[in-house]
Amino acid sequence: MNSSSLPARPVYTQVTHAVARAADMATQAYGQGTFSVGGTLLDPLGNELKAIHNNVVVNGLTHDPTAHGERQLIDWYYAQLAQGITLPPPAEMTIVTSLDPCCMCTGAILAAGFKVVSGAFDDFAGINYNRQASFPSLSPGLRRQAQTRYAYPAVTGSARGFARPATGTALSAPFAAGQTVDQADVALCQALFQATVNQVKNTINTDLAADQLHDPATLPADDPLILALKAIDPAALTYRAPARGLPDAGLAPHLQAAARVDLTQGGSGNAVALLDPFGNLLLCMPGHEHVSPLQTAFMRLTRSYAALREQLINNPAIGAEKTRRYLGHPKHGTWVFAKGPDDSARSLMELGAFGSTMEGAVPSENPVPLQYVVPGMSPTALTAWCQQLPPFYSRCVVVNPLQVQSQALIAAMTPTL
Ligand SMILES: O=c1cc[nH]c(=O)[nH]1
Repeated sequence: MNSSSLPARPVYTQVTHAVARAADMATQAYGQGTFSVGGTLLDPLGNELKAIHNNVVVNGLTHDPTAHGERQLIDWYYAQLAQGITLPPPAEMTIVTSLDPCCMCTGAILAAGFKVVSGAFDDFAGINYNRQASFPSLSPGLRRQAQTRYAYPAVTGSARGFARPATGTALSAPFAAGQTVDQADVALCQALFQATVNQVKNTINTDLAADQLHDPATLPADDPLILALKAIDPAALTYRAPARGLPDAGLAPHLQAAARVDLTQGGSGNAVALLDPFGNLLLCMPGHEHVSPLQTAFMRLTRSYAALREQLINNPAIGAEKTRRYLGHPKHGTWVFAKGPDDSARSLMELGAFGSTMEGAVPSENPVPLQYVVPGMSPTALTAWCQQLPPFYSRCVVVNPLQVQSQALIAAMTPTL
């Protein structure tokens, strides 16, 4: 099958129409009560292959903290390839998004190699938060790549605040017929997002504080919550760190086993574990990168844990109260990477996805929620990089991965990575 066999869809050769389409998807997101962001994926002729909106929130619950429009479009693209559908290479595909991509989506876009056209700016979490297309959050290599892939088309109109000159790379195919955006289209993208973002955050901010959580290891082995957890990872609750946020060498066999699987599934041998505030191992996972560069261990783990909580909350035999009490919000937990971030697009995506998963500031009594065993880059350079991320990540969440304290865990993992 090739792209011409897909069902007939609209064709966009004027960028303002494509931005209007992204705004239309953002409007649908608004109706769903999720972050009002949408986008469309176009082939080199402007054929719409897929339009989608943010799906972080479904029925008032966090459904998938990584379900941003752009990330979903890229996963959709790779899912088509996995089904044998032939599509143009990523370098020829354009994502038109209602809002400037966040760090997670930028990492995904650059890892895959798509082109992007942005409607509204996002001064808090957008990769172009300074509006100058200078991308201070990116390493020199990624910055050069973004400067050839990210377009912020000129916006025409008289209203103050929306008209703007073109910045970023010049628009290329498929927008031969119109390269400026009407201010009404950008105004809709921006107003929809800004007017609703805090309301959406408040909707999902209903989790318990850490001191209200109960230890899942005290539940009987045949409790449905435990069975659901172990159905995802049979090793769940078989390891307990000696103290909150302080994993020791007992975690090594779990990370090593997952890292070995990661290698056979297209990854570089990374793995990630999630510990709860009692120190219990909840889940440990490899990536699935032979399907898509987006399916790293961290991306899979954060999505799996969110899906588990949603499924249990919606299960009348378990429900919201019990789920929230025994399987707390991941901001109370500790994420342990076998290998720490390096300066790749995938690492940017994961740091961004961590920020999206936290949904806001991490509680101060959980000072090191993000840890790694073996460094992927110099710890000083990593901290400096994180301080350059857009304000949401550097000042609100304060993304700052640190190496685990246990020398025994480091010694156990280092020879295997
Ligand atoms: O879907 C979304 C939400 C926020 N930021 C994005 O880039 N996409």
